[in-house]
Amino acid sequence: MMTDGLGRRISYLRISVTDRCDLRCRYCMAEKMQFLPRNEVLSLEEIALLADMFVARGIRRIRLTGGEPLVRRDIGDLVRRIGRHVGSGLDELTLTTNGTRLSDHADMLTGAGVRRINVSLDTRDPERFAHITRGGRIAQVLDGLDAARAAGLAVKINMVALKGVNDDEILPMLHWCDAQGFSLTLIETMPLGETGEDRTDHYLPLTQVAAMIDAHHALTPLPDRTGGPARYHAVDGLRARLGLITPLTRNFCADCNRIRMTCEGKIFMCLGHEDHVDFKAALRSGGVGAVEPLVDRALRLKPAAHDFRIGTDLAPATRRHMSVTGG
Ligand SMILES: Nc1nc2c(ncn2[C@@H]2O[C@H](COP(=O)(O)OP(=O)(O)OP(=O)(O)O)[C@@H](O)[C@H]2O)c(=O)[nH]1
Ligand SMILES: C[S@@+](CC[C@H](N)C(=O)[O-])C[C@H]1O[C@@H](n2cnc3c(N)ncnc32)[C@H](O)[C@@H]1O
Ligand code: SF4
Ligand code: SF4
Repeated sequence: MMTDGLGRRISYLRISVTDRCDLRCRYCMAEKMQFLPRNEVLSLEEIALLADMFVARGIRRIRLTGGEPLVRRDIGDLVRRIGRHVGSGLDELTLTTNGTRLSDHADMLTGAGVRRINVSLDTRDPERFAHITRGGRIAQVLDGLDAARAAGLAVKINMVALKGVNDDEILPMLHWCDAQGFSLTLIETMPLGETGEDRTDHYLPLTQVAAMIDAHHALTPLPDRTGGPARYHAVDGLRARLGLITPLTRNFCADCNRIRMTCEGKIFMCLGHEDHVDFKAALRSGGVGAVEPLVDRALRLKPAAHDFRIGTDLAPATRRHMSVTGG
């Protein structure tokens, strides 16, 4: 079992399997991104070995993310490999995806033991989707969602709430999710990495959004926890649950159980801090045995909380984009 310096039990590992993506969401990435050269990126076997080590150390949930996890070649091999732990070491293997390639992978995911996925969709309007993602085609995501349903995957839609961009779509999105049998999680935009845009312009506190929804459908907090940061609510008159991820208006750091591994083998102990431990050199020179002592060093680095601020002149909390650590 892993415990950090503040006594928080670490049981959830998020693995960013690639820093690449086929979209360029305006709140996440800059238009022109420089991605890692391939030799800097861990092989699937190296990622799997580190995942095995973390499961042996007490990780109970793994979420694969990115960049876009489904653009990594042979991703199916990795999902199947880590999926072997589901039901023994792991309670759950999940994935967060933009959905563009889900049609090709939904059956593979269920076959590998994945039961639920999170799909990011900030708008249902094709032109707005193309604008937010800088060129994405929404039809691919909608096809992917159909494939996920057909494969029996439970789907949660992630929507970053953005003032003046998609705030008029929040209630319609909730109704649509309800009709589709999905749940919806709203997310406050976080200041990570320069994107070429000012996030303050579009920051929308979810306290305001929850009050707006509550005026139409009373919200009742639920005790449900998934291991992630969302706080869930029952929505009067609808089956869909509503999750709220509020790093800025109500942070959830005191209960944090999460660590993150990037595709180049860096372990970040907090989404909002630069401190990390690099496993790659040790892994490549001495195998997993050489990495074990570094885990303890990493655990001591975990901060009490992030120090994200929005609406100030300060630069983003980290220069790293969300896509590097996978959210
Ligand atoms: N500040 C902060 N944000 C997080 C953390 N974990 C996830 N998020 C954010 O939550 C959003 C949704 O993340 P997902 O990948 O869908 O995962 P999740 O909602 O934690 O997953 P489940 O609750 O297991 O469904 C993303 O914008 C993440 O950046 C965290 O530890 N701290
Ligand atoms: C970085 S993406 C990686 C996985 C996949 N490409 C996707 O979009 O689902 C994971 C989640 O982070 C969210 N995200 C990205 N940048 C963000 C930011 N600056 N603030 C809040 N959430 C962000 C995305 O909307 C997505 O739901
Ligand atoms: S949010 Fe996901 S889909 Fe959008 S640019 Fe970032 S990594 Fe790509
Ligand atoms: S911001 Fe850092 S400490 Fe807070 S919940 Fe996220 S990872 Fe944990």
